[in-house]
Amino acid sequence: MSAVLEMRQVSKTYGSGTAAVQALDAVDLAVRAGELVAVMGPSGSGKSTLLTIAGSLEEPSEGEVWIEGTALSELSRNKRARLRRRQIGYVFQDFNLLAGLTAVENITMPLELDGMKAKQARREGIRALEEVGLADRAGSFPDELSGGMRQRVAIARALVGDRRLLLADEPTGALDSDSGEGVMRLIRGACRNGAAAVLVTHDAQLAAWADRVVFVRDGRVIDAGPEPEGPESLLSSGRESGR
Ligand SMILES: Nc1ncnc2c1ncn2[C@@H]1O[C@H](COP(=O)(O)OP(=O)(O)OP(=O)(O)O)[C@@H](O)[C@H]1O
Repeated sequence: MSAVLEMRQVSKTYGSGTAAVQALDAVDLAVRAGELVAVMGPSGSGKSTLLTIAGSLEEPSEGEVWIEGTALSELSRNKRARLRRRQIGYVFQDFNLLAGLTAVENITMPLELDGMKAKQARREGIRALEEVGLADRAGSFPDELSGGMRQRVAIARALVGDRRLLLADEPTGALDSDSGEGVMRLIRGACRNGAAAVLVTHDAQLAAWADRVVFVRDGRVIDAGPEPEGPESLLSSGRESGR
């Protein structure tokens, strides 16, 4: 299976009986290495649900999700948590940086949780900050950084350790358009380095950065855009050495 993310016949129902809400209805989606897919649709159509299920933050009611060929339903809770930490990077609108930790500590915490030695984690953290142009702010706390900088730290955290799948939910929501463009450039750069990315957005200008736009309505994918060409064309732009 060449897709980094594959969702097949994924449905999600919240609640039960008369209160049941079907947030997703038999969604199929595959995203390959190097590909950036934008997900658009009206409010309440299921975009965020799709993203949280893709990221194994929630379980589908039906259907299956594979990350790099591994079926999530076959993993224990612990193995799923490890896969989340190692393979998936999340960038959400509200940054989710921990206020009591510096920029670099925010980035290294998941690595250390995963057993990496503090020194190596710091090296990786600084490298991730270099990639987003913030190495000189490694020791700053979130409230000492601008909104755009905080979002760049969140992206560095999402990319550290060579994550394979990047999931972004309105990642530029609170930013001015220059900072927003910068964030998109970073996400695009991650794809050039071989990551697969899914971006939920209401903004057609941001969606224009994507290789493919998937439209969701009432929990269904109504237009998945043209399938990309063979994997060779995607991989030819693939992972640069040394990353
Ligand atoms: N935890 C939950 N419990 C109950 N219903 C939920 C839950 N999460 C989402 N829903 C419902 O599922 C549907 C899809 O929600 P979702 O947040 O995925 O839509 P969305 O397209 O991301 O919306 P928006 O663009 O407004 O963020 C909505 O009807 C929502 O009210």
